[in-house]
Amino acid sequence: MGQRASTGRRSSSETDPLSEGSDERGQSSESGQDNADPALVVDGISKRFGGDDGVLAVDDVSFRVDRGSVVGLLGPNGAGKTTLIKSVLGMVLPDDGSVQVFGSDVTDGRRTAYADVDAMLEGARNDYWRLTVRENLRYFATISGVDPDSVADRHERLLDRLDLSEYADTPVRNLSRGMKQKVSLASVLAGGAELVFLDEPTLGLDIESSRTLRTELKRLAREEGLTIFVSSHNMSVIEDVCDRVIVMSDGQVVADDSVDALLTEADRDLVRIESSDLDAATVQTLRSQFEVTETAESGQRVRVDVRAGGRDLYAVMDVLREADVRIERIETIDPTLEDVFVDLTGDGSGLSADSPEGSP
Ligand SMILES: Nc1ncnc2c1ncn2[C@@H]1O[C@H](COP(=O)(O)OP(=O)(O)OP(=O)(O)O)[C@@H](O)[C@H]1O
Repeated sequence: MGQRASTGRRSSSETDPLSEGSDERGQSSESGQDNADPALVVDGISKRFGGDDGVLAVDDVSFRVDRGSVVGLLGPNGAGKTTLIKSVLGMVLPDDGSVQVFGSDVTDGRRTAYADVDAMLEGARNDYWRLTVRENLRYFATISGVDPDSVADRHERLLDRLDLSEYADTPVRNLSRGMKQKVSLASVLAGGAELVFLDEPTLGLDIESSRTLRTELKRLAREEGLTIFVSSHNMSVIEDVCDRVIVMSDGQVVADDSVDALLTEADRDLVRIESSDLDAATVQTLRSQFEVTETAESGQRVRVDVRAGGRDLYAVMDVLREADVRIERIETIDPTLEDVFVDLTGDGSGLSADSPEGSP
């Protein structure tokens, strides 16, 4: 990736997703949109690189994205995320399948279908570093077909919400990497797109900037109906921002559900027990009867994580009682989105759960 995909045109009188209290979203537009149409329908997309013996990067992928929703795309390295997004954006020609954006099939006319779509692919590389922050916003509004003077107020609000006002007249090249990332997002939103694709939107941001950006993304979706499709290796971003998560592995969708549903389904009855009385023999007895996923020692205390739900938990207690183990602490361990991801894909390469912002 590395390009900024601005695929359409828009007149300044069309829906403005950043206007205060806008309630126009979803109305029929000159592009023939109907507010009953989902923002995006992907049906049976496949893409193979390198001929018949090549790589099937995307394998019969289908999903839909409702207007105003925030959908996350997760997957290990090489799962096909980039190829899928590029196929949806018309930057890669899929071998099979169809893509509809706000009801328009992209093969019927790219200009119409992508009129209200924009994308931030690899963040900061999109911006014009010699231009100031404000000039970038004006430039990207212009290439989206919007008179920048007509949206100047909106640009000011956007700069304000992303804590960029102070730097509005600073050339982008003088800004930190994190600030550049925020300018990229502001540029993507400057033309008033209604569906945006964001690849690693918080990459390079410090914790506070990441929080500002996440808050703004959620606000844009909730209050202004912006539809957001976000790909990130950062689990906490996905968990925080997204209503729904699509997980890809080996070119296929292996899960498509809300974060809560994925976590509930993944509940693995994991129990953590801590005691100073736990000796190697007792741990071995537990291992012989149950799945012990982890053991650790801290001073005198030994900790074991045992998979034991329902009746199994009573059986674990019986083992401990017979060994005269006095339990000092016991708790259930809820799965994290990272656990779900690894369970689904068998691969941890596509995540950076608790890493600082900026680590891919
Ligand atoms: N232009 C190309 N030519 C040949 N193979 C490609 C091309 N683009 C991607 N691939 C292959 O397609 C598969 C999917 O790659 P893709 O970049 O879509 O995955 P990804 O999920 O975005 O990975 P990452 O998280 O590492 O960016 C990989 O095996 C990759 O090597």
